[in-house]
Amino acid sequence: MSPVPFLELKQVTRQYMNNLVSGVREISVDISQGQVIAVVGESGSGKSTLLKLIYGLVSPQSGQVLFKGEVVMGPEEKLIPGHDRMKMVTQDFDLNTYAKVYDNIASMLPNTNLEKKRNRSLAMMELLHIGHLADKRVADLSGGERQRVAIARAMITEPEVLLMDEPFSQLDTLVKNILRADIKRLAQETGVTIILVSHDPVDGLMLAEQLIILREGAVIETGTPSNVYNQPKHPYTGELLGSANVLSPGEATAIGLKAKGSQVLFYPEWVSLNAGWTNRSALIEDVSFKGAQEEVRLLCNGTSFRALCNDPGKYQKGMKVHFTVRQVTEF
Ligand SMILES: Nc1ncnc2c1ncn2[C@@H]1O[C@H](COP(=O)(O)OP(=O)(O)OP(=O)(O)O)[C@@H](O)[C@H]1O
Repeated sequence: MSPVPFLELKQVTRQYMNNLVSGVREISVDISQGQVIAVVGESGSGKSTLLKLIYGLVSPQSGQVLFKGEVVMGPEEKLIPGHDRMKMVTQDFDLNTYAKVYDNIASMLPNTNLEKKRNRSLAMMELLHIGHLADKRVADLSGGERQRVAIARAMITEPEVLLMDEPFSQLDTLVKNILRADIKRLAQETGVTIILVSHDPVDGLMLAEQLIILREGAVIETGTPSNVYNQPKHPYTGELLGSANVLSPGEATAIGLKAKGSQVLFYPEWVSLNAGWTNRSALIEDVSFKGAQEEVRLLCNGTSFRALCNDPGKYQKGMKVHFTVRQVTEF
């Protein structure tokens, strides 16, 4: 007999109106224990709905969500909606803003053993680097600090699954990078399964062991970040994750690529400029500075595409360059 999957969605549909692009439809995915899973998709693709279905805040109209083989109960079947072995951190954090950080976290534990309650609360604050904020009121914290308090408050009850809705949406890049690393460490140190949703694909690529790509309420693909990125099964995935060039067969042929399928995809970093012998040349239409790299927009026989260049300053608008495309994916 095969083992029972940790978390399983079987053909789950939840639509809010008789409108095909609201909610999610026929979602089937398996989630393994102890992993970080990122659900990535544009605004309105159904990410929050998917989290709510897993947690039991909304019920599927058809299909099933199974946690360790048992159906997750919906809000109609539970006095306090939400699965007992899961916790969800939403974008509004759900904190008592006038209480101290320590009290927000410790209040989640019973008073049966006060010493244990104190020790566990302090340890959890240390794990999330907020020990020094224990006596501050939540109202006086920054967005990043509040996010950490919300995670600590959820984690103190030792859930098996931590669901996070856009955990980085209100943070600047520096704070975001530190919190990303901390979330990864949290999963490794505690063994909790983390499912987070983000509209920023970089979060998923950097953090997750499994990516789930949602589009218009449907899962279009899932897999490890490197597999999904390097061998996308859908052109949309390449556009979402890496601003891929997606060309029609005619456009591909115009720049010297062989096209057998109906679409040809290649990432800007798969294009090499002036490297090795090639008879293909293109006109540089524009150059955008990106820090360590520059994005170069090229035009060849009427087809426009983008390349990444690792030597900022080397190319200027109006120059002609030779190019090669190292790799393509066809659909
Ligand atoms: N309670 C609701 N009633 C009606 N429509 C809803 C409801 N909740 C979500 N929707 C619709 O379902 C679709 C998916 O919404 P959802 O919030 O799950 O997407 P999302 O990917 O999380 O979006 P965002 O990134 O903007 O938060 C949207 O078109 C949304 O308007």
